[in-house]
Amino acid sequence: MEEADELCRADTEYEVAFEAADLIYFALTKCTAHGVSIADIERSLDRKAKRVTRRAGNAKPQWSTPKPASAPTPATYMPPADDPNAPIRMRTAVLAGISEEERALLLRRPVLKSDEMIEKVKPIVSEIRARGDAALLEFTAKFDKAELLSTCMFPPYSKESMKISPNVKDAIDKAYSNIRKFHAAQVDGSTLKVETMPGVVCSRFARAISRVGLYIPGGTAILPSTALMLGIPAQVAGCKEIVFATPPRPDGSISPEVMYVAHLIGASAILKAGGAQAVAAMAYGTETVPKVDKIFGPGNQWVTAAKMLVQNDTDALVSIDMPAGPSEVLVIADHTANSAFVAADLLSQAEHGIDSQVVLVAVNLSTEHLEQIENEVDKQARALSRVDIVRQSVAKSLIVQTTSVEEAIEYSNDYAPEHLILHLENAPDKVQLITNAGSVFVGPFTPESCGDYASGTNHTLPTNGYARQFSGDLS
Ligand SMILES: NC(=O)c1ccc[n+]([C@@H]2O[C@H](COP(=O)([O-])OP(=O)(O)OC[C@H]3O[C@@H](n4cnc5c(N)ncnc54)[C@H](O)[C@@H]3O)[C@@H](O)[C@H]2O)c1
Ligand SMILES: N[C@H](CO)Cc1c[nH]c[nH+]1
Repeated sequence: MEEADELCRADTEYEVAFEAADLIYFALTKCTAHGVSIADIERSLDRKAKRVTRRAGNAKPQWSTPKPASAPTPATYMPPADDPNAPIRMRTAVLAGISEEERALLLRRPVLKSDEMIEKVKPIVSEIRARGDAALLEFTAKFDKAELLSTCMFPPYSKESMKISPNVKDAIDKAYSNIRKFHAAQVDGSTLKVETMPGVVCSRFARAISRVGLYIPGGTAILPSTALMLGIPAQVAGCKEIVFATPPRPDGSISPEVMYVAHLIGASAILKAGGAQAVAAMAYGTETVPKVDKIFGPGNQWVTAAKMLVQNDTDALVSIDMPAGPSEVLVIADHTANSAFVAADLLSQAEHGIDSQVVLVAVNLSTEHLEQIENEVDKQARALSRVDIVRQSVAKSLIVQTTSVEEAIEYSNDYAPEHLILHLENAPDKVQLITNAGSVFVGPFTPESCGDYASGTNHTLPTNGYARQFSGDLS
């Protein structure tokens, strides 16, 4: 019965074949046990085919019990994430008719609990506070496999350390120019003055934070793009000290691309450390690491938990931008959506890390259209060098089927994605309905990757639903 139930829930060619095979296997086992042959089954089929009237379609009593409100969302078959031959696909859920509890589950991200992570980073942060540079060098040797003699580099940075090809230099220069243009336009140098009652004049004006620490992730990929996204706003605002922190490579060096960006930004120090130890060193300062007033930047769970921990310690007197964790994207697609574009947008974030989640909210998509998108995800994922990461993040990802654009947008506003992409008819008209999202990409020709690198908007954005509370506060 379990197998029959799974076959009923299957809704793609792969699943139906998989579940039907199981069901047929168990059915034949039952037949063999009772001496029933294939010929007996054929005779029964024949008799049914010759019937003029059919049994009414209503189910027998044991199958007609109403579904309890708390029943779990029908889960589709999920291929094991470590099987290289299994299709690379997301789970599917149908929004209509599910309970509030089920809906709430569909809005949750696949990350570890923050209180557990904070407990894990506490000993690292305490060691840095107590033993400064010595602890920093030990953690860097342990977690990044780099044996360093010193923690920081200070300007002038050598030409050798920032040697990059002309193509890469051009690309970074173009990105720098676009991002700078967009961020410089946001500087409001004016002073607001309001006379609240005769003779009482109140004014409001902005000053840059003096010392900022910018965390540039470097665990599984180097991110000069994040160095630009954090560095340019600090430079434009006029911060006096700009400290970069990023994990070193095993030979102790920092990638030349990040070094080149540090030079463009005018970084006053580069801390060669990652994770919780880098955050703690910038929060408290060490013998050689400058203490900062505010820490910005995304990172993995170690980085995010350490940021949350130090901001609550009044001894550190440091604040943070926001919890910017594993990258995520939500794509809303209707009948006008190009399947290849939708798949590329989903994969652009799925490839960031195994904790990333990507969500496709399908608006009345036909079975064929949905299948086309799923096939594109599978095909494009296999062409990626980070396919093993994608396999795991896609397995944690979701297709949510909805019946109207309004229902889709309501779900998206509740999910509050870091990136939202509208592959919708008249997409620009729908933007006014969006209340919670870090960055919105409108229509088929605004791929998310452009925002990641070079269009001008910032990519350090609130994840995990924090778009309800934070804007992409660097832009
Ligand atoms: N939200 C955004 O705006 C945004 C932007 C870029 C990247 N990201 C996210 O940033 C993350 C980058 O993660 P990453 O891991 O590649 O780089 P990372 O630099 O954030 O983390 C690497 C560091 O983690 C620490 N670490 C790893 N395993 C550890 C362990 N077991 N114990 C203690 N410390 C440990 C190490 O010190 C290492 O240096 C990804 O999740 C990516 O999605 C988010
Ligand atoms: N998509 C990430 C979070 O917004 C940022 C990034 C940088 N480089 C590539 N991607």
